[in-house]
Amino acid sequence: MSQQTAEYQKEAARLKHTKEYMNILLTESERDLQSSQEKIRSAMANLEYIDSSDSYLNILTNSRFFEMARTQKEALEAVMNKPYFARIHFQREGEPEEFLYIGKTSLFHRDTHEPIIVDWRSPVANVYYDGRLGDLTYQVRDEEHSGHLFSKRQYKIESGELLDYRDIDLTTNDELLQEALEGKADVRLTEIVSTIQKEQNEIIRAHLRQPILVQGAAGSGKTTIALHRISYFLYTMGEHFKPEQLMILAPNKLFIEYIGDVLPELGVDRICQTTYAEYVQNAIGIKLKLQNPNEQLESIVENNTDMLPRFNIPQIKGSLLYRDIMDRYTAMHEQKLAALFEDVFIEKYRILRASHLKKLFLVEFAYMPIEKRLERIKKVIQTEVKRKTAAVLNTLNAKYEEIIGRALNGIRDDAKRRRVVTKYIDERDERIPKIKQEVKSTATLYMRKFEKVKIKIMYRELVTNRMLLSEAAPEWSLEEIEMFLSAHRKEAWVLEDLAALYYLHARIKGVPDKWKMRVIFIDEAQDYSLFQLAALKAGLETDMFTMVGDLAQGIHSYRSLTEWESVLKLFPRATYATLQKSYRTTIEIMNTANKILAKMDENLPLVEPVVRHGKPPVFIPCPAFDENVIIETYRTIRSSGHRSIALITKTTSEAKKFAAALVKANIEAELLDETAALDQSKLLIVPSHLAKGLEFDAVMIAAFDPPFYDHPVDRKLLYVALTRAMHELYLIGPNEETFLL
Ligand SMILES: Nc1ncnc2c1ncn2[C@@H]1O[C@H](COP(=O)(O)OP(=O)(O)OP(=O)(O)O)[C@@H](O)[C@H]1O
Repeated sequence: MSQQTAEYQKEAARLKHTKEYMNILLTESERDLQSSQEKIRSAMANLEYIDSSDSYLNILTNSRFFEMARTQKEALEAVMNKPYFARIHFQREGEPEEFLYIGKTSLFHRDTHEPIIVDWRSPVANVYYDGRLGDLTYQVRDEEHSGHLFSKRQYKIESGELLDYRDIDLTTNDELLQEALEGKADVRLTEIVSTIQKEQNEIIRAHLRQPILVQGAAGSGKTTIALHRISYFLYTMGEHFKPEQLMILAPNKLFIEYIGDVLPELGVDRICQTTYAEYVQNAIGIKLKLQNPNEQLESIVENNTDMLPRFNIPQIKGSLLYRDIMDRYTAMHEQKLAALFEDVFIEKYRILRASHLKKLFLVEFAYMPIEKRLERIKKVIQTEVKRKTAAVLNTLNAKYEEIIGRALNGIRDDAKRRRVVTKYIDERDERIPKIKQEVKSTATLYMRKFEKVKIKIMYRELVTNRMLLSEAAPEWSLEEIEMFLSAHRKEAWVLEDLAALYYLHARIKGVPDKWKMRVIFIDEAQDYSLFQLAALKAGLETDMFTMVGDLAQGIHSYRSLTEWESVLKLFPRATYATLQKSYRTTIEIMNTANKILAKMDENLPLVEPVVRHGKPPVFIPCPAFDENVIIETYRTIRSSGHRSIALITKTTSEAKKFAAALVKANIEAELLDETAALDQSKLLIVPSHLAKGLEFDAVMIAAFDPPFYDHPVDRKLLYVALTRAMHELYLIGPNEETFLL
């Protein structure tokens, strides 16, 4: 766009005007920040005087101002360099035409209340993502509004300067997207607010109070969308949910680091970002030394066998049958406790019947976790004791009054009368204070026999005790029970135990408030077992889950999901959506990856790459591992200007071996493990299972012995590896069959 045109000048002026206004606000918020800080300081100084309530109030009010000013300042600073990225020329029905500028946060003119920038998450901005030009409708709080969209325009603004703008329709939309995809070269995920596609937008904005499950091809933007949905969620539902109540579950720490920068850029902070294992251990307050969950995968991969035993313990532990077993075990525990209820007495007066308490425990309070029910029952007893104590004491006092009175009047003999009366008085004076003392601890003493359990011990008992196990798992044969017991003879904890531990904890103790997240986002959902999801849903008592995944990348299928139907059954309210387009890879790379996809048993449709061509994948023959071949390829890639470059291996042991050899040859290489930092100046070496979710400009896949075998796990590992590349792909191995081609 020529910078001389009148239209360009107009846009440049508009940007200048926006920035000037933002600067005024920025100066103001800086001033507010300073003044509230000073006020807090002086109020603090006054705190020592006797009546400080005014000072407290002062501090409170000013800290609120301080927070507001700070939020405003930070928001302004964050978008100063790029206040908006698009504009719509729009007319709401019955209203004048307007030009709305869309950016990452909104900005209104304080006096006129005119929008200067409209937030990308606002209802009207949906028109930008969703609407073709012309007449259209859009939703505002479930109400349909109509309007007319005249044009959409996108801006290229860098460091606060307008570089270019472009009016968009369907064809230019593709161009813009392509530019965005070509330009990207970072090892980290970035926000894509300006190029979100229609089908992605639908998922980001889908019913926020309902679960959604997305099957999306590799590179279709699942992770990106999940993060944008979080941002949209907080924007739209921020009144009802605090960020702390939202949780995103990622497959590993490396991945959390990978997504780490995007959330703040999307205006989201303080949300809980964690892994399933870490979350569960925090929520139930148990630290476990877990066996590396990838060990089993590695052994399948290295031994060229994906023959799973018929009685496959990891799979069983992830099934809803295992949940049923935990339910039965909980019920056994519940019955054991129920049998302990006895009548409650104050001295010899019965104030509560065992049957009543038992009914509270088993029926009325059944909706609560078991130990919470016991706490409530203790309260019931306390209340009842309090209520009945006076009555008991009154009855006793009256009784003594009566017998003493009878003695006084009825016994003629002076000495005898005195003796009897004194005896009754003494008895009363001893008995009544004793009761008063006793009632203070009636409830506590009564509850003493209902011991609190330790979940870890309780679970361990189940998996090692033949009798308990037979009772809780009647569907297992004797042989199966023995297999299960023998697998647990040695105390070792695996990822698959966590769902059961969490579930038991939830049913017996309840999830503590701090860990009771209300909205859950799960990436790589295909790596979860059904029980993992069911346990979370039960423990958190919510179904507000956003789950995104890809069955074609389900490399943990020996212990996790292989289809989505069961998940949809578990979440009956869920919307199901699919994403078929890949935004990451070039057509050439995707064509190769699609060949592997076509071999899979899942019958997933082939992935459609967005129209972006690149260099075809290169096969480099190499009979056995030779660092020189890798180094040479690496140097060629580097010299062509690519920034993030990875060497992906089939197994961890190979990754280690290659890394050692390359480092020895003075190559700046880094072996990625779960805790590594992604440094794109180095050659990143990563085993395929860990590469899941990540992406790189260029990828070399090296495999020698073992090659990738034509069986389910290997096909998926290879598919994952192939789909990590954005621009270039190199296959290094003895022959093409090594890569199933
Ligand atoms: N609408 C879009 N505009 C620009 N870039 C996009 C868009 N959608 C996705 N991308 C880019 O495509 C790449 C893949 O996205 P993402 O990692 O979210 O996909 P994914 O479905 O989670 O992939 P995988 O299943 O392989 O983990 C990222 O670089 C992302 O920035």
